[in-house]
Amino acid sequence: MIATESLSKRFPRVTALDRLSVDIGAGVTGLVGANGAGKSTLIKILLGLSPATEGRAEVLGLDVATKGAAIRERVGYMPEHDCLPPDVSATEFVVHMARMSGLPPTAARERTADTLRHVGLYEERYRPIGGYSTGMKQRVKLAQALVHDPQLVFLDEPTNGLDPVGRDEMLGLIRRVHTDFGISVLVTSHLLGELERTCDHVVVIDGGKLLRSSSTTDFTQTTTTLAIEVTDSDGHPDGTRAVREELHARGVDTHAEAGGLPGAGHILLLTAEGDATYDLVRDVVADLGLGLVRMEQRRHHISEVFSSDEQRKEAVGHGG
Ligand SMILES: Nc1ncnc2c1ncn2[C@@H]1O[C@H](COP(=O)(O)OP(=O)(O)OP(=O)(O)O)[C@@H](O)[C@H]1O
Repeated sequence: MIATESLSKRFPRVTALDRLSVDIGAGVTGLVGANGAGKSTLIKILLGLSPATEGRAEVLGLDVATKGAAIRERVGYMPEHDCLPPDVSATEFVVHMARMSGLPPTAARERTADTLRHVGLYEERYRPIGGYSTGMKQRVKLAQALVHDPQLVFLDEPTNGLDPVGRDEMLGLIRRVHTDFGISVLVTSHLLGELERTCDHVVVIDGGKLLRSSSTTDFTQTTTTLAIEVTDSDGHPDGTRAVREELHARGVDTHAEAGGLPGAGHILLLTAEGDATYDLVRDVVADLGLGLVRMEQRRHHISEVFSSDEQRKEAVGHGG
């Protein structure tokens, strides 16, 4: 769907993109980076709206340097900032955008009704946009990006300014843009956690450079940390402690899982060193006459990709 090769964009004082080479396939892809990482700059280059300083890029097989208009016919774009006229209704605005992208009047009206229904704005479609909440405005922006039935949409920080419920609704809508309409999505966010749930693939950029590009499942692959939880018994009223002491006596150290959740202290974490560790835990629990409630490998979170760098860590959770 998208391919860039050593793509750079230099402004007089800052290099926004630095020799970025990445391939993005069909599906829902997250583009993650702290504020200023170069996400919006990349989208503008991919739409043919801003020339690259160096390197090349293709979208749907079309060169961004020469085929910008053809790309914009096939690609929808939801910009980051508020760009909606307050005194027209969602219907008027989205019909206008549909007409701008070449749809005849009847088709424009029909597609507008369909997309406004999809984004959950059907009831309010004749009200002026000026009276809409932030979440409703974001959904109008999403509708205008979808109205001409593009093959691909670029969504720039679609969850910006939304409360947690609004974020979840928007992420659900984005997922359905792909599952219901078969439209591929490139969605940017500075919040790593939300892309973990929504995207098939995640591209991480920092300072205009590619940090990582892989499927979401690779990001969340298993770690070597083993979590175990055991029952108590009459002989061992604190089964967790008994297991901990017995494992220690056999040369394996554990620590209790920290966290405010009830029962978190009953989960022991240890480093697994192959099947031998599993066998040892099973034997210890059996020898003590306890029940094994769980024994599982922990998984990574996407946010751990950033955990080595304080500056990036700060970006997690900030508005952009
Ligand atoms: N027109 C411009 N002129 C000069 N510098 C620019 C211009 N556009 C972007 N930049 C700079 O390029 C860098 C990347 O900006 P960009 O907007 O692409 O980041 P971003 O990842 O989208 O972050 P945000 O979510 O905050 O917009 C920033 O340092 C920004 O200040």
